Amino acid sequence: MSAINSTLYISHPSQVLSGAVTLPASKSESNRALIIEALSGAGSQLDNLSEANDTRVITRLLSETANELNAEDAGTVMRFMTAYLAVTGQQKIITGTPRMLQRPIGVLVDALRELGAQIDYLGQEGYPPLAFRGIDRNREYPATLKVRGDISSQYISALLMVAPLFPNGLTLELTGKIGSRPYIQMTLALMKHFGAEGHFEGNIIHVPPQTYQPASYIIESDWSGASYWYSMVALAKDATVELKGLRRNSFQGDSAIANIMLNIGVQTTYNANSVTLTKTNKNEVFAYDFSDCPDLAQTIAVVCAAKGIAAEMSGLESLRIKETDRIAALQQELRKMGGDLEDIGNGIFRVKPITNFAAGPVFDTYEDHRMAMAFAPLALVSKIAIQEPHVVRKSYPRFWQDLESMGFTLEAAN
Ligand SMILES: O=C(O)C1=C[C@@H](OP(=O)(O)O)[C@@H](O)[C@H](O)C1
Ligand SMILES: C=C(OP(=O)(O)O)C(=O)O
Repeated sequence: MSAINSTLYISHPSQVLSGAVTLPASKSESNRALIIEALSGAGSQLDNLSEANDTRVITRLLSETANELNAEDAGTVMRFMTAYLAVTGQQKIITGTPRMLQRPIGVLVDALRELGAQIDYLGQEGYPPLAFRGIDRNREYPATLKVRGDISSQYISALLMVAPLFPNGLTLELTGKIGSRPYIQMTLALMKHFGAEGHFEGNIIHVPPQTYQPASYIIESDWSGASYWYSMVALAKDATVELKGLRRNSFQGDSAIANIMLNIGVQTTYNANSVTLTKTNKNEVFAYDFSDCPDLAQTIAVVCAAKGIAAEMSGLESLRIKETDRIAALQQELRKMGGDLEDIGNGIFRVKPITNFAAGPVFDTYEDHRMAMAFAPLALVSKIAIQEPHVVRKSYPRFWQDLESMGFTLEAAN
């Protein structure tokens, strides 16, 4: 199986899962390690870099000689490269897919301009594509830079990684609600690993001037990718699945999936360098704030609908500006099976449980890897189809092969 622009029909004859999966490495960790390595100017030993397209793209762009760089649909690449190009004083253009040109970047550009970078918008103000025209290194910059924390943490991570290079370092004051906080902490943890320490207290982050030191680092497997396996275990008749390369003390906020899934009927056992998932009892209701782990929201919405759990989900504000408007996409696709994500006000959504599965649903994926992977586990409940299955390449290119190895039947049709 593998055809671009196809429909993938998926079923699982026994509905029993047993075996081990080697997950892809985290693209978030990989892309930070690669930017820090490039800023350090010295070769670090990075092991288990992700095969995700987002990591392939940043690897390519960091050594690209052409004037125009294409970040494709990778948010981290667009945001991290923007800070990198600005601070290294390069004269380049960065662009992306049509969707990327709708994902805001003004908060980051404003901050970099205050730091002396000359950046022009080539299209709509506040959005890519961007043109970099160098940096005024002698410019005095504010002792404290105010940065909104409620749109994307990637702006903050991007600024933090370049912060040690400034003569006085950087102090960021985060304003508004801080979303995706564990990703900021991951950035600081990796910076520290490579010899540059920052301090995060309340809403203030201070990074003194420092020099990155080369170091070796083994990228952890991707907990966001693990979440789909948790869903599959929750929906299977019986299951024992080992996920390799995951750590109990992870830098990834999406490791919260282990606790969340206790509500949905999945038990996690931590081994030396893997976790084993087995089935346990589920709760009938639960509520969770996804502000720290927005990438898990689709996984949870779909599995709860399928398991008849009326979960209350909050902290989903950032979902509308990701690879697609994920709220609208979830509502549209859940309705195909008699489910829904109901807006009950104040940013809270309730999953409407599915009572009778509509037969043979065909799910659209909106150029969003997480739509494909969040709905795929439903193949354990009924035969389903996923449109444009190649979207998984953004973070988990071997996803469909891994499903096949776990007994799923996949048939591609054009
Ligand atoms: O820094 C990162 O690696 C990421 C941060 C999050 O984005 P936001 O900060 O925009 O929520 C997350 O959704 C994305 O997949 C990866
Ligand atoms: C939102 C995501 O990625 P990014 O913002 O880096 O494109 C994601 O992987 O779910």
